[in-house]
Formats: sequence, structure tokens, C-alpha cells
Amino acid sequence: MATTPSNWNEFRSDTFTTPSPEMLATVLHASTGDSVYNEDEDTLALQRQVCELTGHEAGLYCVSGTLSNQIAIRSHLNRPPHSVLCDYRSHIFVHEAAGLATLSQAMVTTVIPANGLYLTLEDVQRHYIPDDGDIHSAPTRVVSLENTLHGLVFPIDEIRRISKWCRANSIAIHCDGARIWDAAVASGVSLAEYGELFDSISLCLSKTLGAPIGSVLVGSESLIRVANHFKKQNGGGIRQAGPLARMGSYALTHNLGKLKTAHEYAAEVGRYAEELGLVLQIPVHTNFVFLDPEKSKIDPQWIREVGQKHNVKLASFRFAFSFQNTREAVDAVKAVLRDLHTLAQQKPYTSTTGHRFY
Ligand SMILES: Cc1ncc(COP(=O)(O)O)c(C=O)c1O
Ligand SMILES: C[C@@H](O)[C@H](N)C(=O)O
Repeated sequence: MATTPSNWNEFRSDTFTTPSPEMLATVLHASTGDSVYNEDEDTLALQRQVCELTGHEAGLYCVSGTLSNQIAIRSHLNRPPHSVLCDYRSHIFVHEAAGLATLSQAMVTTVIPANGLYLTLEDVQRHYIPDDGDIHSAPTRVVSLENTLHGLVFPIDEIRRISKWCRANSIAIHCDGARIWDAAVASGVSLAEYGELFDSISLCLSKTLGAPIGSVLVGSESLIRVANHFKKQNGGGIRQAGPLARMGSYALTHNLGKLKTAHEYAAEVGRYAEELGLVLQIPVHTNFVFLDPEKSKIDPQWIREVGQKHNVKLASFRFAFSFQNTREAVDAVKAVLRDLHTLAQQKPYTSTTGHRFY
């Protein structure tokens, strides 16, 4: 009989997805080679699996998306002065502990999309730093896009425009694809179509896909060779990675088809919030709902408390859905929204704190 996942009522993040008993059982059959010596069969198989999906030459299993992103960008760079251009909300800038400054010694050009949703080629052209010999500047060497970003699917046609321009200007283009699986499911664009537009992609197995750990970085043979060096330098070498990689392969094989469930939960809750009169920050494309606490007159502190009352785990105005949530939990989230709306009616909150992303 299927057991209810321990995180059935978890909406703080999709990083809280947990391995199923079936996934854990596969570990017993895992290979046990030393993956630092590239001798672990399950790790090599997982890397091949992701390369085949994305159409890239080589893959590198990493313990985290942060490591995968940071060594990818570092591997595109040579020597400073150089800069990386990304959306101001990008995880590589906001949530990776200034790795771009330390590991890459890079300046970061953060861009607020003119359309409020995703970067366009015009945004990039307006803000990139040309390599024109001006000794005052740090030329843009990498453009990093995130797909999905806060659950938003990046339009493929815009990625094509930015990719074509980057390649014409000898600028590397990286994708933080922690949730590119969700972008593919929501848009119908294949991972191979995304893959050909990026010089490197970091794909997380440990978020919406439900593996307990790990990401795979894909790119050219030469890029991955350099990235593997930076992986080892930063303590990312894994000895018997087989058990971990096997769970990653299991997640890829068995959970990709379940992502739509989370997307449907999020769409339902987003619609419900708006029907109540609450305001969303951004549209719901995949597995995230972002309330706008200021326009909804909600104190973010209420959210955690009201969540506890209804036995759902909430951290802020970002609601993250996964295929491991239950119908009961989603209904409880809707009850939370009803209470928040009532509170906002009774004592509308005016923000006095600085803006946080979630
Ligand atoms: C968009 C995005 N990229 C990268 C990461 C980093 O992944 P990890 O937590 O495994 O370092 C996360 C969060 O987990 C993320 O949300
Ligand atoms: C906080 C951040 O690192 C994580 N990826 C999340 O989305 O919850």
C-alpha cells in the first residue's frame, strides 16, 4: 500500500521532497566504484542519462545545485576582470553565498527585466559590458539564465534570441536549470531543445524530482573536464557515489511524470487566492505561488502562524508545491488563504520591512 510521504503538508520549498521507500530500496543494488576515479557505474550511467536527454557531450554529478552552478560559471571564465550578467532574482546571485565573487572573482551585472517576468535580449544588450578594451570595465563573459525562475517558464523564443546573440559575441550562456524539468513539462519544450541553446546547464535532482541529493552539470567535454577540477578543489569529489546517483536515476525515471500534479495544485491555489481578492506577485506557471504581501495587505509573519493552525508548513509568501503534497494539504492551504484574507480585511498590514524574495 502506498505510504503518505512524510512531507505531505510541506510548502516551504520543493527542496523538502523526500526519497520514497522504493527509491531507497534501489540503493541496495547500487555500484560502489570510486567516482573520483570515474569508476562508479551508476554515477557514469546517471551522467550519460542526463547527457542523452539534453544532447550535451559530458555530464558531472555534483552534490548540490550551488556547486554545479558555481563551478560551471567558473569554468567558463579565465582571468579577472570579468563579469556575469543575470536576472536580479537569480539563485546564483541571491542564494549561493557570493560564490560568484569568491570562486569566480566576478563582478555581477544584475538586471531587472523590463517586463517584470523574464530577461529579453534587449535587457541583456542594454546592460552587458562589451569587451572593447576600456580598462575601466569588467567585460561580460557569461550570461546566466534561470529556468524556471520563481516557477516562471522562460519563453523558448527569447532564450533562442539571447543564445544566438551570446554566441555571436563570444559570451558563454549558462542555465541554472534546477527546475528545468518543470519548464519542459509546462511548456512542452524538450530538454534537448533547451540543451542546444546553452553552453552549460545545471539540472537538480533534489527538488521537484524528489531525489535526496544531487545535480548534474552538462556541457562540452572540455568544459566538464575543467569543472571537475573545480569540483574536486571545492571538496565536491564523491567516493562511492553510486547509491546517491542511483536514487537520482530512479527519480528521473519514475518522478518526471508526476511534476504536473504539483503544477495543477499550484494553479488551483493561485486561482483561489485571486478569487478571494488576494494579489499574486507573478503568474503561476509551474509549482510555485508567490503572494504579494504588500498588495494583499498581509504581514508575512501571519503566514507561518496561520499555517501552523491548519497543520501546513509555510515559511513566507512563497508557496512551493510538490507531487508529494496531498489533496488534504492543498485544501488546508486554501483554508490558510481564507484566514489570511480575513486578517487583511480586519487589520490590513502595511509593510515596514525590506523586500525579500521569499
Ligand atoms: C533555482 C535554484 N538553483 C540552484 C539551487 C541550489 O541547489 P542546492 O540547494 O542543491 O545547492 C536552488 C535551491 O536549492 C534553486 O532554487
Ligand atoms: C532557498 C533556496 O536555496 C532553495 N533553492 C529554495 O528554493 O528553497
